[in-house]
Amino acid sequence: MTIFGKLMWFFKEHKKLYILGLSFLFFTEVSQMVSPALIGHFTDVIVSRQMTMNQLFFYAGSILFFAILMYIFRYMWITHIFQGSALLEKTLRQKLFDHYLKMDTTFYQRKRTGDLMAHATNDLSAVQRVASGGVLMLVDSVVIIIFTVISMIIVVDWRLTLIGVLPLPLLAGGVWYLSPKMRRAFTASQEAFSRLSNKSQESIAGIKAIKTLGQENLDVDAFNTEVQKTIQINKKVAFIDSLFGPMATVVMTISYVVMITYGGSLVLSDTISIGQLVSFSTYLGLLVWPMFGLGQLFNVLERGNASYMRVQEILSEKSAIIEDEKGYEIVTHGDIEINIDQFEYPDDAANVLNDVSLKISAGDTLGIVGRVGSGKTTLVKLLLRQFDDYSGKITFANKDIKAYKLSAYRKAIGYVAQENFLFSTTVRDNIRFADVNKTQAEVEEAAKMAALHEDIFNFPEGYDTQVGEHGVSLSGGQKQRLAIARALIINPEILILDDALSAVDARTEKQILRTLKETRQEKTTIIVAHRISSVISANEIVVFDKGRIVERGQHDELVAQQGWYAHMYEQQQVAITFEENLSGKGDGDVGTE
Ligand SMILES: Nc1ncnc2c1ncn2[C@@H]1O[C@H](COP(=O)(O)OP(=O)(O)OP(=O)(O)O)[C@@H](O)[C@H]1O
Repeated sequence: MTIFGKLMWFFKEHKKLYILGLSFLFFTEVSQMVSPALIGHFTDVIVSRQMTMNQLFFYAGSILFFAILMYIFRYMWITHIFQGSALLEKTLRQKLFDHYLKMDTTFYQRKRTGDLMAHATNDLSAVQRVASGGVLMLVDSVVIIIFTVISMIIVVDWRLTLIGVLPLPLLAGGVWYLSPKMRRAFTASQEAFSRLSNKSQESIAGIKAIKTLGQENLDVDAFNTEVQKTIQINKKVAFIDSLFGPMATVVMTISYVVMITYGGSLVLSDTISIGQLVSFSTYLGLLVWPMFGLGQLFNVLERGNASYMRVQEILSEKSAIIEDEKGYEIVTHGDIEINIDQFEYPDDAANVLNDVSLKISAGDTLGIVGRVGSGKTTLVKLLLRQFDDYSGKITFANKDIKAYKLSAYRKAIGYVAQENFLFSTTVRDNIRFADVNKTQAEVEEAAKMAALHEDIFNFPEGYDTQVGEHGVSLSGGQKQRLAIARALIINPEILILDDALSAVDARTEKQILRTLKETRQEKTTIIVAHRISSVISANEIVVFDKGRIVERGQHDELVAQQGWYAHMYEQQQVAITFEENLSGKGDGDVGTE
């Protein structure tokens, strides 16, 4: 199916706009056809040397009048087409953006950011060009050709017309030959652009690592290699692209040669007048743009088609997380029960979680500890519904978490990771990101709970300080506390801190944990940590090893078990005592409160 066929749903949706546009095109062409005929008559009258002043003004006035009329109609036709293409771009852009937001984590693991950006920029522009320039070139060219050829036959001579337009199929043949080459070159160019975007994106994101490891020169070399490859590929695109224009010129020149020789002989044999030959020449001139148009058209269509296919491919991908449209809208207060028999990541067949059974009563705090890579974060991801494909069941307030509407369920959770993304806006708006209606007092309250208020006070513009990519640099601990404030401000039913205190010092950690205990007595809190001090006062602590719970109980019970937990606790105590002796402070005490 051609790209126009693929976009038919859109043209049908906006048929009024296009019908109106086509009507303007019809009137444009009618007005355009009159002038060459008038010029022909005018020439004949001049040649006969019987021109009166009145006739002169009549011809000049009429030609001017039809030219103005044609410009008005053409303006209306073009604005309608461009309005349509802007609508198409908007529709596709919204669809793609909505789709990106709906997709699950594995989608973003599989796709490169540069590719996703290229779909949203280059590809959408190429499709938009089909609905603007493409439609314009096709309809305009075809209609002009039909109107011009008919006018040539009526006003001049059918034989001259037939011979004059005979070279034109040569153009179609040339375009047919070049188009597949153009498509292949353009696809390669898009891929090269994606690779270049990915390289730039990775270098910018990893600039600190590149600098600290002294790899600037190597990275510049790698970038230059990509640039060179992209230039080579784009040169090929430009080479094929530039063949289209001259080809149209050559074909038109052949038509003019035919017109001069055959048309001249018709004038000499008195079959047509000089005026008619002049009209014919003007009509032939009108065919130059449609020939160029058609030459360019295939090019635009090829690009548009390749881009549309790529966008459709992305849009057709289904998220592994399916929103239950009829799911529960309100998340109530209740216990969490986790019974996972088995879970493995979609792209990795090794089992990550096995036989994980847990019950967290409403208002309790669960601590999760364990070796690196033992499955702690994976369990959190299942709770957050980033993956739905596990055997077993997780319930919240006695309902399967998959039975809630995703948006409602996620609103009930405040999640803070070890590394958190800050948006390029003020501290205030970052804290109230989940609910922009929160007041300054509420923002401050959340910041105080996260032990961040004093830090913000010392920022250059307090809560108005810009953070994120274009703002001040926050320390790792400040970022973590800002993310904690962002989660606390919505007072979530479930708060999950996933190694979210790793960058704050022991005294601040203690302060935050105390506040959480005081303010979240009715709400559930899950703390994943490497530091035992973070989970010490939890109602239950579980120890993960190779995706299984290997120890569970309260702090004292676990210490008494003399297993991995007790061993870690001892080690961390020794480290803290050592640090205290070095600094002469007593902040690091991790004793139970
Ligand atoms: N998206 C993923 N796809 C495939 N495998 C993954 C993915 N995320 C994690 N894993 C693997 O799952 C296992 C458990 O990882 P997980 O992040 O849950 O560990 P963790 O206990 O939270 O570790 P850490 O303490 O380092 O945060 C690891 O072997 C990890 O390599």
